[in-house]
Amino acid sequence: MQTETKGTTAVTRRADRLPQVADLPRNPGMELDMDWVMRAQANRSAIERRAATLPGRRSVKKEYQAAWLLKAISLIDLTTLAGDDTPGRVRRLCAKARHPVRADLLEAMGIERLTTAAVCVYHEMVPTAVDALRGTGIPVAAVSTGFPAGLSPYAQRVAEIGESVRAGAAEIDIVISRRHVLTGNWQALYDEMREFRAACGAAHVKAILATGELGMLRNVARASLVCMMAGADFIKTSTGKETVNATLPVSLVMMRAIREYHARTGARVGYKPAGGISKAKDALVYLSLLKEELGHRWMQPDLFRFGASSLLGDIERQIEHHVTGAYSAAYRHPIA
Ligand SMILES: O=C[C@H](O)COP(=O)(O)O
Repeated sequence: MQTETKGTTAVTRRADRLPQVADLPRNPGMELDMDWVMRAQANRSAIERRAATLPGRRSVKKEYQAAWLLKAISLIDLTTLAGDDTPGRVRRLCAKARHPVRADLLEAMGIERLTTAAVCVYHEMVPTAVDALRGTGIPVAAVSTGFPAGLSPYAQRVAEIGESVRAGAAEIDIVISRRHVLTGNWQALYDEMREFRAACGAAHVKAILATGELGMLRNVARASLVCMMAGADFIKTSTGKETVNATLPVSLVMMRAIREYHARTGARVGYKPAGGISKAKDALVYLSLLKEELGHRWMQPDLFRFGASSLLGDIERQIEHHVTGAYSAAYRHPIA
């Protein structure tokens, strides 16, 4: 007998019709507004106090958690970014992106189709991923511009974007030059981002700020604004290679910058926390924060992604627990 875990229909049954990045109108950007940039502040203690309220409270009712976890899967950029990546590993990753949850679990929850939002790889692995995902509608994202440090020759960084787009990447995750932020050279950051965006052509561009290397939350707020002004379609916390990657305080600052940018320009920019997010319960906390700060519209793959290499495994374990374990009885939804 087929059953449904509470809330799954509304959240994920339409997974194949969820808005994708390709549907998102490009962020046109704007002139660099230095007054706006310099006004951006972030009160660390207030931000940290607010962020600290999240993990302690139950952000999602237990009966809806399975649905939220399925939602989280539909928002993952399933990632492998390791020096020992091989075509075989990338093909296995793509197979997982196509079928992220065991068929019997999906069936038990009444879900027809579920995939991750995208697969994220290094340039060399783009053709393999494109081939493995052909016909699925799952886009390939390539990390670019001398990932992760962003310190290779400038012309080479720009050229790398074009190479990845030609190889079939529909999304490009660029890394910014941290030194432009650390030296307050906002014009240089704006110009760099503008050129990276132009090199992406029709591909959507995510700007990785590497927030763990930016020193102050105020720098995170300012760098977020400058990248959005220069046309970033997404802003992303980290490469996953910094000592400190995605955190809740940084996420709060970046989400509020996105909200402010939307209020002022009407353009919706996406948000991608990345690096070190590996537990299902962390994913729920991030989604709650997203809903509270940016609202339901942002809880779709065209405006939110988790950059994660190992989150999916834990989510799958939790879903299995929900479907086959004690919780299913609590829903009074017998599992056949
Ligand atoms: O962009 C994605 C990150 O590199 C993934 O980081 P992670 O391996 O810590 O999940």
